[in-house]
Formats: sequence, C-alpha cells, structure tokens
Amino acid sequence: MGGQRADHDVRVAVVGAGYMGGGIAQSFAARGIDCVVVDETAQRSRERVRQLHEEADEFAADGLIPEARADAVRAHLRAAESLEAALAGVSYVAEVVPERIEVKRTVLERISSSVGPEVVIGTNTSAIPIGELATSVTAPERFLGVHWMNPAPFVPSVEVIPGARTSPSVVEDVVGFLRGIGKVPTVVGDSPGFVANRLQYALFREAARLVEDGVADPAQVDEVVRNSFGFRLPFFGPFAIADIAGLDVYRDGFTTLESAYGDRIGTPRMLVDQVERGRHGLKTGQGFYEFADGVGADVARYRDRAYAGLDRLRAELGQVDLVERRDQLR
Ligand SMILES: NC(=O)C1=CN([C@@H]2O[C@H](COP(=O)(O)OP(=O)(O)OC[C@H]3O[C@@H](n4cnc5c(N)ncnc54)[C@H](O)[C@@H]3O)[C@@H](O)[C@H]2O)C=CC1
Ligand SMILES: O=C(O)[C@@H](O)C(=O)[C@H](O)[C@@H](O)CO
Repeated sequence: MGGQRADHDVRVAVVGAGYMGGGIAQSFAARGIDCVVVDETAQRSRERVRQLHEEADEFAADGLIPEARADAVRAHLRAAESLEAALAGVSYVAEVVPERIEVKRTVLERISSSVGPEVVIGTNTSAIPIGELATSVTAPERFLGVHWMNPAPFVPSVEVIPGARTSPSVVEDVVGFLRGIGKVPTVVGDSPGFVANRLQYALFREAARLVEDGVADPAQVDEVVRNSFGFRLPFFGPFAIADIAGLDVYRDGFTTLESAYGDRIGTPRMLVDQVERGRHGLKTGQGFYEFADGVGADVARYRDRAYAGLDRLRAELGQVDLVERRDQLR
C-alpha cells in the first residue's frame, strides 16, 4: 500500500456510502483505484454509486476536477450486493458508518471476521478513540483511525490515528497511500476528537456560548470568524498565529479571559513557560517555532501576499446565499 503515487494494486472497500463514504470512494476511484461501496441494502449501494458517478461528472463540468478523473470515477467505482461481496479481494477497508459506537463495533466485527489479517481496516470515526474500537477488530495491528474531512474530495487533511496495537508499518503504508492520492495525512495521537474535532468542537462550544450569552447571533459570530482569525487559518495554524502576534501579548490577553471565564479559557502552562524564557515568538526569533535569522520579513511578505490573494478569491467567488440576512454578511 505504500509509495508516493496512487498505488493501483490496492483495492478498496468503503462500508457506509453516505456523505463521507461517498466522497472517500470518489477520491480513491478518481485516482484510478478500484473501489467498491456497500451500504445497508444492495439497492441503496447501487443508488449511491449512480449518484456518485453523476456528481463526479458535475465536478468536471464545473471545472473542479479534470474530466479524466470523472471518467476514472465511472470506471473504478462500483456497488457491491453485500458486505461479504464487497470485501472479496480487497486490501484496504474504510469503515464509514454512523458515529454510534455500537453500530461501528458491529460493523467492524463483521468486517474483520470476513477478511484476512493482512487486510488494513481504517475507521473514519470523528471522535471515538481508536482504542475503544480496536477491541472489536481481530488482528488489531491492521486497524487504525483514518479520519477524512468533509467534503472528502476537496479538503486535503486526513488524520491518521494509530491505536496502541497498530503496526508501525501499517501506519507508514496508509500514509504513503493517502499521499499517493494527493491527500495530506498527519499522524496524530489517540484521544477523543483527535486534533481536528477537539479544536473544532471547542470553537463551536464557545461560539454557542456567545449566542447563549447574547453577545452575538449566529450570523454575527460567523461573520467575525470568517473575516478575522478564520481568514488566517488557510495559511497559519494556531501556534504560528500566536508566534506572529507575540506570545507575551497572548499571555496578557489570557489574564483577562481567565479572570472572566476561569479554567474554560485558562492560560496554558506552555504559553507561560515560553514567555518566562523570553521566547515571545517571531519578534524574539523563538517561540513555538525556531525562526531562522531574517525570516521575519519573509513571513510578513508571504502573509501579506496570502491574505491579499485570499481577498481576491473571495471577491471572485462572492458569498454563498446562506441566509435571508445576506446583505448584512460581508
Ligand atoms: N459528516 C461529516 O462532516 C463527517 C463525518 N465523519 C464521520 O464519518 C462517519 C459517517 O458519517 P456521514 O457519512 O456523515 O454519515 P451518513 O449518515 O451520511 O452515512 C452513513 C452511511 O452508513 C450507512 N450505514 C448504516 N449502517 C450500516 C451498516 N450496518 N452497513 C453499511 N452501511 C451502513 C447509512 O445507510 C449511511 O449511508 C461517521 O463516523 C462520522 O462521524 C467524519 C468526517 C466528517
Ligand atoms: O469537519 C470535519 O470534516 C470533520 O472533522 C468531522 O469529523 C465532522 O465535521 C464531524 O465533526 C461532524 O460529524
């Protein structure tokens, strides 16, 4: 399964052909990897494949993917009549059934008892620890989390989460396989919500609190997020953003937030440590990152080009008509 190019020897089964399973299956098939999908009934599996073929054609018609990739989806994506039929001859299985532990356990038990121990099984769980699912899988060395983002064909990241018993060679193979189809796999630790959803849900929780507290309504929260720190996120993550802003400034901001909200927005120990060691980020040359000499000007130039480019892209695309209050959203 390894390598940096699409590995055409890998045959994939996607179990659960809903929103995510469909997009994951398209992503494999578009790169010429044979992929069979199976859902709860044969009729639903067939119907989903028909929809996924049509959708890939629409992506190509809209210029989102080359036509050859849409043709590949038609050529390499098919439906199976049963789970057992789907699993025959595959080397990788993506479990993409609903986010309910008992459903995932039942499906994982069925999958792992139907395939040999060499077949790799990846769960697309959003938040359930891999250790909690691994107990339902025979030969847990071949089991791991492979968490795609929505919509799967277009968002680059895939979190790869080894469980305590996952074989390092399986992790390496899955990472190579995902890179080969153009994804950005990041291996992270096993903890509820992993990286993406722990952060995403923490943000959502505080967004909901803002609305509950009457500070802003949902559209106002979204408007501020999209046009403020959300505008930076395609280019810089939270640690780089903090380093660029100044860690001493962050520490001072936390003093106010912590006194208002307590532990919910408490000052991180690792931030205080950095500041106490004189590591204030880009301005002192060291923070969470070690900046090379003179890199500050490069970062500023890149940042400004990136933001100006993003501003142009947004002007070109316009704002989707989400709500009646469109006129109030910039
Ligand atoms: N919706 C999202 O944004 C994301 C979801 N995920 C995760 O992906 C998984 C699936 O989520 P969605 O695709 O959004 O849900 P969905 O509801 O669109 O799809 C789930 C599919 O599984 C099928 N299914 C149910 N029981 C089954 C069984 N026993 N055998 C075969 N198929 C079965 C359903 O009929 C349905 O088509 C969940 O674990 C979710 O947390 C991960 C990343 C993003
Ligand atoms: O944002 C994503 O694409 C994900 O990381 C998810 O897992 C889902 O959005 C999930 O939180 C909703 O079920």
